[in-house]
Amino acid sequence: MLKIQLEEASKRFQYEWIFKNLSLELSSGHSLAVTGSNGSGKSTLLKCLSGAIPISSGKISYSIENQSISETDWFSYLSIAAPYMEVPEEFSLQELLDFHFRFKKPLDNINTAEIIKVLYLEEHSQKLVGQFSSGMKQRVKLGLALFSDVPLIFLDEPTSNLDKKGIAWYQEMISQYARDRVMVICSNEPREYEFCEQIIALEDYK
Ligand SMILES: Nc1ncnc2c1ncn2[C@@H]1O[C@H](COP(=O)(O)OP(=O)(O)OP(=O)(O)O)[C@@H](O)[C@H]1O
Repeated sequence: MLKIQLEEASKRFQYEWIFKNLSLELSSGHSLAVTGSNGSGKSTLLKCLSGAIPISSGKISYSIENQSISETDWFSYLSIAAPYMEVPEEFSLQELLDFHFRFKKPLDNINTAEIIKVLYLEEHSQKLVGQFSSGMKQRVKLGLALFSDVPLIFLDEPTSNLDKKGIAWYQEMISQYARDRVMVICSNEPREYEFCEQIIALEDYK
């Protein structure tokens, strides 16, 4: 079981505190929603949690079966879908999936043809990702994250650019693929995080 612990974690940029004294624990099968207005620090917290940027004080630790995981290895336990993360646009969808899953193992029993079908992009598998619509790209990002065989998934604004059908698809994906994992959702849209048991508002940590 994966466990992530935050002990009085705080982050500031120059003199601006983004969050202060945030303590919480996450473990497999439990999900966290991080809410807050624009600029409140949701994406910054997600970057700190993933080890992409350091916190200013306090502690974040990962452990699996009570064995501590070095911060330099955190990346191998997680996947992220976020608006600020680009997908390589010069690949076709098929090439992108083949490339991605050379580095991150796909979930058991699923191959790229099946993933393309679940993403409802069968007609577009040979098209360059750079020519995809924003909603198609968003489904690809979510698919890359959710179909990677990792115990920790970070989703930042997961239904941005998705239409009604895409939103229903996201909710179905969550019901099938979030179980047994740690999910962290940064969002202000209840439809994106209503399955989460823990909800924090970043405004409470200023
Ligand atoms: N590298 C940086 N250097 C200085 N300030 C930064 C940096 N990155 C983010 N900030 C500041 O941190 C604050 C939080 O930004 P962040 O992107 O985390 O907010 P957010 O809650 O994700 O916003 P949104 O809902 O608009 O996506 C903002 O004031 C932003 O300007």
